Amino acid sequence: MAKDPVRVLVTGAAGQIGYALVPMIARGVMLGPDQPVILHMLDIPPAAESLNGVKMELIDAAFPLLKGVVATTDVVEACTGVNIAVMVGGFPRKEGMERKDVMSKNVSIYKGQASALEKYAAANCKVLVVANPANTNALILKEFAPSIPGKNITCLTRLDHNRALGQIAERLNIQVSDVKNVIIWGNHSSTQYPDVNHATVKTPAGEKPARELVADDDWLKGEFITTVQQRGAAIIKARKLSSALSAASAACDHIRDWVLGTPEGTWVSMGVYSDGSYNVPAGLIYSFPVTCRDGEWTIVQGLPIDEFSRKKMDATAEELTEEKALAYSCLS
Ligand SMILES: NC(=O)C1=CN([C@@H]2O[C@H](COP(=O)(O)OP(=O)(O)OC[C@H]3O[C@@H](n4cnc5c(N)ncnc54)[C@H](O)[C@@H]3O)[C@@H](O)[C@H]2O)C=CC1
Ligand SMILES: O=C([O-])CC(=O)C(=O)O
Repeated sequence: MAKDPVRVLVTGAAGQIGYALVPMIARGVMLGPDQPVILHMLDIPPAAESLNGVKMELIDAAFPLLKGVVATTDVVEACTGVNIAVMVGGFPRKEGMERKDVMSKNVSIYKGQASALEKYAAANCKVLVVANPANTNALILKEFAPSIPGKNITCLTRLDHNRALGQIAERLNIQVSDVKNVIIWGNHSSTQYPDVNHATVKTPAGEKPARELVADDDWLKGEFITTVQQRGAAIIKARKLSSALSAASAACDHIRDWVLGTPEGTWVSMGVYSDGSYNVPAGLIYSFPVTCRDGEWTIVQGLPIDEFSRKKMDATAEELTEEKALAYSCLS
């Protein structure tokens, strides 16, 4: 029997990530090849004409899974009945800026849209915040939408996770699909901690620790970490625009694994509210290793944390605590 369509909201849909993301959703990349979707696309009035152009192209692409398109500048219409909300709307940083430099413009958007989601989205709507500063926008959304279960509000660090997989694969000259279980801890910012201590690589002789195969601790503790931390800035420098296709792809990975589950033996990184696991201050939206099953994420427990990792995990938590205070000062 055909499945009922799932309503997926993309805010900022006329922007560059939106333009890469909506065709992926309509093709089944996010929710699977047998899951019909209805796309809800929100943008602001100055982008209305462009948003309508995206709608025209979606019609022209004749996607078999796409059962409807709502393109609107009305936040209530956009949020009504949505099962999944991918929050991309906001302003991207430009060369030379840190992601928190767009804080004052973006957090107020998230405060406002929290209420609309709370009132009009489907019960149990899953929310993914992509717009920067992603963790803090998600935190604000969570705090101003108290009736949405905290577990349903997440932010995107899967792009960083995928970047870390990509760097290991490039270094070892192997397929990225043979690398797994890197971790991004903390903030989607330059203080994030990409951790390979538990990552493994599939080899003809079985799974081996990535650290052992790379066999270069200086690189793993130095250039590897800074490359992943700074990758967003490197893309902006090269493209004069921030990452879009990789961000859209990572957003699909995040939702797909959350809804359909992570493969056995594999974890992924998601920005989720901290319950105090790994001594991360409770209540922050912090990136952890998670497994997903039956539409729920669970933080992977019990991983040994060495002193090097501890310091980096604490530093990024501290930045998130500061960002939270800054966000509230922007809102007042
Ligand atoms: N978490 C992550 O891994 C990543 C996050 N980002 C962030 O994603 C966001 C979007 O990036 P791009 O698509 O490149 O930017 P963009 O500027 O191309 O598109 C953003 C869109 O949001 C719209 N918008 C602004 N205010 C809005 C509101 N109140 N409601 C609905 N829409 C609104 C704009 O009109 C624009 O169409 C930025 O904040 C960027 O920094 C980008 C890459 C990766
Ligand atoms: O770096 C930026 O501003 C855009 C972004 O979040 C990323 O590419 O990771």
